Amino acid sequence: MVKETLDAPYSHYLFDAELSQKIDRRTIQEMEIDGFTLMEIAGSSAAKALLEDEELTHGVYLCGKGNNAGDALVVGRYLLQHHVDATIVFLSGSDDLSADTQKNLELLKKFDSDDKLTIFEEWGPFNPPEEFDFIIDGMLGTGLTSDVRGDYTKAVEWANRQPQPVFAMDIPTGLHADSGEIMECAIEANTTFTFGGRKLGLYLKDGPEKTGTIHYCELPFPNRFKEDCNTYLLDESWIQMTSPTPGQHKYNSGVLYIIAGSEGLTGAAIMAAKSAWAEGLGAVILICPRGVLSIYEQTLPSIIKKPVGSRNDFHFKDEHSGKVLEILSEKEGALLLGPGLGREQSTVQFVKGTLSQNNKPTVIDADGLWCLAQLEHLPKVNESEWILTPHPGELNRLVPNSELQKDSRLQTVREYAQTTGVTVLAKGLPGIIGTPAGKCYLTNYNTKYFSRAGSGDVLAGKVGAYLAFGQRPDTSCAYGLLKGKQKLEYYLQHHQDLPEPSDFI
Ligand SMILES: NC(=O)C1=CN([C@@H]2O[C@H](COP(=O)(O)OP(=O)(O)OC[C@H]3O[C@@H](n4cnc5c(N)ncnc54)[C@H](OP(=O)(O)O)[C@@H]3O)[C@@H](O)[C@H]2O)[C@@H](O)CC1
Ligand SMILES: Nc1ncnc2c1ncn2[C@@H]1O[C@H](COP(=O)(O)OP(=O)(O)O)[C@@H](O)[C@H]1O
Ligand SMILES: [K+]
Repeated sequence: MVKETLDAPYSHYLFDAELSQKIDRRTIQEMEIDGFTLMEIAGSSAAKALLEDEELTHGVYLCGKGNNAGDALVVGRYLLQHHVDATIVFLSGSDDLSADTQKNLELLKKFDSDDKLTIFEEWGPFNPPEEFDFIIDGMLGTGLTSDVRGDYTKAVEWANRQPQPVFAMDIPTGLHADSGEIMECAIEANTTFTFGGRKLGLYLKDGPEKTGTIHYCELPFPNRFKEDCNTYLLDESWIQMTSPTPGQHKYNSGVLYIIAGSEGLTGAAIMAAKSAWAEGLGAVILICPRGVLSIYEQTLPSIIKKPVGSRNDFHFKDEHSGKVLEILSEKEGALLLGPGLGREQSTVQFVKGTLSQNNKPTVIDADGLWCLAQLEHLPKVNESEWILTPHPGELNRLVPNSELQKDSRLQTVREYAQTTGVTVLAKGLPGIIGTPAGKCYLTNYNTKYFSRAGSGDVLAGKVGAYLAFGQRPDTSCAYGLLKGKQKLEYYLQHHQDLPEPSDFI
């Protein structure tokens, strides 16, 4: 299998407001492409997409006073040329518009030769046209700095009550471009046209529920200005998942060791082992306490089992470390540790003892993470590559610094991965991969389908499998997530009911 790197295309870079504004500014100053031209390209590409997809006759344009309104006015001008009438409301009047927006208002008026344009200077007197078929949200974009206030709130609430589709310029008004937080209230868009770079807030927290379909419109920003970006959107449009090629022998076709399971929790080990095996590995070797071996003998015929301890051992204990390390040293490969290990004190010591002498690329999940959280330091051999796969509760337990926890999950993941030198796959909505180099990758689909117990074990098995094939930690995480997404989509296409975790194997 070829080792892949996670190099996102520029279309999948995620910008916060500051970076967006910085790139705008540099393009204007250093490239001498003025703001008016950028606005023209932004608005005209949104208008072109609207004209291609929709039959439109009359739009209501809700406009603030900044450049976001300018984008809306450019759309209005192009649509006017295609006989689409416009009713425009300026929520802060039109006396104090930004320079480029002002210029676009004058231009729009000049294009209106047959009185198809109606303008309201404030919300109070606004009277919606008897018939209109869409709303354009040009109230607030990356310039939103505080809770939505005054008439903007009324306009947002009105728009959200209308049955007509709402098309948002850059970001739905009220959604914070950095955090995806709703600032008091927010537009519920059917489509969001995002300009020059996708805004982070579209994909975080409340973002996915407010944006509708996201349409990225390119602006002439030089690629080198985008290099400060360190957050990217993961999707299959740019990640080619290479299929494994069978090796000469089972032990050079990828070997994954799994340390998992204890009495009452053998299901987690079974799910993880089956999931890893389904990826086509040469061998999956499940190391288990001897007391639970008989369960695996019956359920996992394709998996090699290596029991440790006595028949009376139903969970891993401190004294099992030596034997386990001996087994791990037999073959090259990767390790998955954690699903269903249980939380006995002796298991915590076992985890510490085993990991502190293990050099294999390793995925640590579930109870393995619980054990790590009991220890003062990560028992990690310096050069070894680790992936931790915490859900939000496990992430909070792992990050003892309460200041960090209060920050956004994205920031927590980034800082934790950077300071500890491990790759983090933080589960939740969105799923976030954080790398030791400080890069983060966000999922772009509804991860709620994976919330039933067991899908975490399936995911850990897949990530472990790709690590065992020799992929880099970040790529292994991306493949594991997207493999689950592929399985989910297939399931939803062929069934009416909700999938079970085993459907993702
Ligand atoms: N060349 C470029 O830069 C390009 C930019 N482009 C576009 O410009 C957008 C950014 O434009 P922008 O910076 O003018 O900010 P924008 O979002 O229109 O709003 C700022 C105004 O809102 C006000 N305001 C703030 N918070 C508020 C609140 N809570 N409630 C009410 N009002 C509030 C604030 O008023 P203030 O509080 O300062 O008096 C200020 O006047 C960007 O998203 C993209 O669409 C594209 O055309 C590509 C080229
Ligand atoms: N393919 C996937 N893509 C995105 N997220 C996933 C995927 N598979 C699992 N998840 C995430 O993993 C979570 C389940 O893991 P977890 O909470 O540890 O449960 P368990 O270990 O009981 O299965 C889901 O809520 C979801 O956030
Ligand atoms: K907007």
